[in-house]
Amino acid sequence: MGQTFAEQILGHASGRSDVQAGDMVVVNVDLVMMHDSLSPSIIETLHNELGAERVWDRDKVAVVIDHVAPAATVRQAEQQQQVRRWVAQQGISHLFDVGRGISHPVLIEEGLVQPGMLVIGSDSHSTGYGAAAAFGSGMGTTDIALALATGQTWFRVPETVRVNAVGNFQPGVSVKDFGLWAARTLRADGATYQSVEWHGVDFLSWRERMTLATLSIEVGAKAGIVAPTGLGAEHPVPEWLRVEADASYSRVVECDLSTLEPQVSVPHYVDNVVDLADVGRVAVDVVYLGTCTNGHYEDMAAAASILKGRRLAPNVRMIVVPASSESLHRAASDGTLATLLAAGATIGTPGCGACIGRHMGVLAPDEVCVFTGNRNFRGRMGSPGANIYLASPEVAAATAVTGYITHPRNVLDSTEQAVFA
Ligand SMILES: CC(C)[C@H](C(=O)O)[C@@H](O)C(=O)O
Ligand code: SF4
Repeated sequence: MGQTFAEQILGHASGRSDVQAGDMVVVNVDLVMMHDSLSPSIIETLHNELGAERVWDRDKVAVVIDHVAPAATVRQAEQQQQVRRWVAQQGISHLFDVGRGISHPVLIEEGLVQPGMLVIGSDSHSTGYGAAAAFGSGMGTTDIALALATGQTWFRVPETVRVNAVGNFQPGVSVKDFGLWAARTLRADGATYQSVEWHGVDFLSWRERMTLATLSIEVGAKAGIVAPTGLGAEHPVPEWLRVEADASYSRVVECDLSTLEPQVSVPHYVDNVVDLADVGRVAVDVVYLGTCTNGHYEDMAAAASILKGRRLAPNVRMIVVPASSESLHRAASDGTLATLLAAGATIGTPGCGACIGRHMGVLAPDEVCVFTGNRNFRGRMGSPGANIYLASPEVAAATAVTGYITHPRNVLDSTEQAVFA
């Protein structure tokens, strides 16, 4: 019988070629990611509870300071200082410090994550490594510490939900709308402890694929793997990783991208998704473009294509936090950043920004935010009284121009305001 991507990758990592969903496997991990938010407790567990002196392989550990970067409090600054000292003491090869960006895109940019790898991270959005066709999974402090000590972890091989796309997007509609459509269709528990396989998006860059891979955890998935076709020479696909026609899936859903309308996730649950046309007139205070889901170069460029020659509506703040320094650099080099700044947006240090409400743009009670991220839970970005709507970068930019949640088409079709084009 054919295997899913999850079965192939966990089979490869366990040295058994024949694994099927439901099997228990002990696997060798290719990379362990840890970030500033959980590193202090992971280090403590590794040394004081497990009694390990050193990490098992200093070349297979990546430490990223991304969640509150730069530090916003003295306590965070001290913790980050301790993490840096620990990295030096352990001789760990890969430290990505303040400003380099969010761990998920950064480790792919650095070439550390490649198709077919098994990567675990101290972060639920570690499913994002599936953008490069790796099995990425988030784990808690103890599991990460155990993997650091031994280089191994264990899984029950997950079943797989297959999401197929056919066709291509209409103008103003993009991969975020597809991802939100999947959350709407599968619901928040629709893939609990399963792997989601995404097919039919070969025309997307790996950064665009990360939108789907990171949203996979929002339907409960253990991993979210985008089919590796079309990844390009930087991401060679091992010959054993392939789409097997007779693989067995727990569910298959299909989306016709050519008829997809912009999707919006309304407060306070990610799977509370409606067509933009059904949102009504929602006035917005803050437009926030960033995160591992939609803070990449492509996302800034998509927003810039709508903001070009236009200005933010009065009383709207637009905060852009690039997902990585590489995305920021590209946006700075080709005029994307200049367009965003000319429109009135401001730019933050690459990293997680206000995504978890710790710094760089937290929301006040009653504020309404259109957010390109992946979670709109009550209190996620600051005050529990704020309302967060998840949408694409295109919808975010169109909203920034009009001041209320807007279909990108309505701004693109109008010459109003586009006087400096
Ligand atoms: C802080 C971190 C552990 C958390 C996660 O696990 O995902 C964060 O990245 C998030 O997006 O909520
Ligand atoms: S950008 Fe947001 S969702 Fe992504 S890892 Fe950071 S806090 Fe988590």
